[in-house]
Amino acid sequence: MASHTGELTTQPDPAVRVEALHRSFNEAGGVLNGLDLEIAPGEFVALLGRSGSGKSTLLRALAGLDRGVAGHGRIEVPDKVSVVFQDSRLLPWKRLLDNVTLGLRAGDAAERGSQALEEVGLAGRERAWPHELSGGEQQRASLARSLVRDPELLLADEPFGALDALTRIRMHTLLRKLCEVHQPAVLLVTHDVDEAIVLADRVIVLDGGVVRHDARIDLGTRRSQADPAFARLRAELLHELGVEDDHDAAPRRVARAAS
Ligand SMILES: Nc1ncnc2c1ncn2[C@@H]1O[C@H](COP(=O)(O)OP(=O)(O)OP(=O)(O)O)[C@@H](O)[C@H]1O
Repeated sequence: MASHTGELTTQPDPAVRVEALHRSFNEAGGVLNGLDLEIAPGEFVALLGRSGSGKSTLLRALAGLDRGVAGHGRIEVPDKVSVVFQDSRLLPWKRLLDNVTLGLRAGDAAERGSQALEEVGLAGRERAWPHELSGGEQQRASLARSLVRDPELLLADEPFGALDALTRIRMHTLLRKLCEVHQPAVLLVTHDVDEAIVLADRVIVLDGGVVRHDARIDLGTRRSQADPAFARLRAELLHELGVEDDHDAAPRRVARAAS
């Protein structure tokens, strides 16, 4: 386990441990204000919060991508961490297989890269250029690039935010399948409450620079938005985010008009 406070420790459990984390970008105040968080190995956690609440700041801190940002606190993450962003960040001058295996030094890198492409439904596209892929295909390639490293922790910052609704649903199915196979701990930043409920084992809400709400999702594997428990959880989370749920307002109006 690597510690971004400078030390290296060996601690198999939990996968992520954050203690009293502070981060600030200016004198005006902190973005993260003493945040504590643990994520178990293989646990899928969705991170919600209002715009500007510090979700990406937390994710970047866990990824070790915030050197130079003022702050203190303790972060422990596994050695193998992969990050997926909203844009695929494929290098346009490299073919798909070279993008997926970039930086992999193993002798069987090409074989593993092809296998990862197959897993995300891009079998046979090894020699394609990134610009030849659709947005959804590029995000699948980006998932293949992270999974080929067999991460113990997958950090995803709105990975499906730029995709159309149908492609998002397909990507949800794919990500769930990949997580079942590879079992990384996952921290998924999303604005989409339904996406959080569909995918995660647990949802946390960031507010005021700390975890303000922490809810386990016990809806089984087949999650339907039609399930009343799904709707209750959605309303609870939207309330935490300061938004009232009018999801079934229209049917209620119809029912009242008919009575
Ligand atoms: N590099 C930076 N320099 C200065 N301020 C920053 C920087 N990165 C983030 N901030 C500020 O920190 C706060 C939290 O930003 P962050 O991107 O973590 O929020 P977020 O919850 O991910 O927001 P969103 O949901 O809108 O993406 C914001 O007020 C933002 O302006």
